[in-house]
Amino acid sequence: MASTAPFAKMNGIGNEIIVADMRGRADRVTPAAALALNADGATKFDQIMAIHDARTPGTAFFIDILNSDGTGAQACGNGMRCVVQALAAETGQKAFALETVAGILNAEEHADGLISVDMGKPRFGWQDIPLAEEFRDTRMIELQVGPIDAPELHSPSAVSMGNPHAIFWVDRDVWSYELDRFGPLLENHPIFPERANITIARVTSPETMVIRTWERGAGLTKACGSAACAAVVAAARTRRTGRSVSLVTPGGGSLHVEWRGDDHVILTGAAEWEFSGRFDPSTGVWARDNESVA
Ligand SMILES: N[C@@H](CCC[C@H](N)C(=O)O)C(=O)O
Repeated sequence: MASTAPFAKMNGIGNEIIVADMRGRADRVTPAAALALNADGATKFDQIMAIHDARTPGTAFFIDILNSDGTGAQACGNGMRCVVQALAAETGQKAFALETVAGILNAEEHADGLISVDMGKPRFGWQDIPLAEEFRDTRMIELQVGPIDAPELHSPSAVSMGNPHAIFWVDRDVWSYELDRFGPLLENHPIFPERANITIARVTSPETMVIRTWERGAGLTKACGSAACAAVVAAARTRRTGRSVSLVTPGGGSLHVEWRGDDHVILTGAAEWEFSGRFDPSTGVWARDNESVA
């Protein structure tokens, strides 16, 4: 049995996150451990954010991201806020440069407790998202769900925020769509060779939007930060909104996204600590603090 590592169960406006402290050790959280933690109601999560020692000078830590199905992810905006809150509480420092497989992100905790993460620059090229076939204009790609002459959902925008996203624009209440049924089909559609996060978005004004997301590797979630960023960028690109938008997410929380003039996308929102414990990164066996790991 590997030695145990500390973790914190947290959430980013309802997005269920485990922040695992893997600093000072060479092993990784295994897919088997992720599946075991997700199978337990107390530690059920959408993403694990595993904090490792820095790999690159100028960065504080390397963050490995796992979805609840044990697969890796390149970006997780809500999880990054949880990481920043945990590190700020531990160190008193407010700003961090954190590396992921997708690159280096800067993040900071503000005086009001909200946390902003610079999610980097969006990418729109079909090979960057990636899509399986050439689309010269990814503001609207050919993809639909439902009858050919009366599709339920159609013509999504596609965006990479480091991870792949498709955003379907709807006029009705986002809760009136069977995203639990369409989500898995769309996530695994052959047009997305690396699968995709699937969002339905209803623009309610040039500064406001409501979204629901089926996350790649995690399913329906109460919030998805990178999807919020992808939705705002895609909405601004298609002239549905401006570049500074507040979003309501399924958990009832709100996020703010600004697509700055320098092309960087800034995600701002809250993060919340729930409880702490220790776990075995190879098996997922865990215990709360003050209990012993079996
Ligand atoms: N919840 C996240 C996104 C997590 C990654 C996603 N499921 C993927 O596989 O790309 C967020 O807040 O961004």
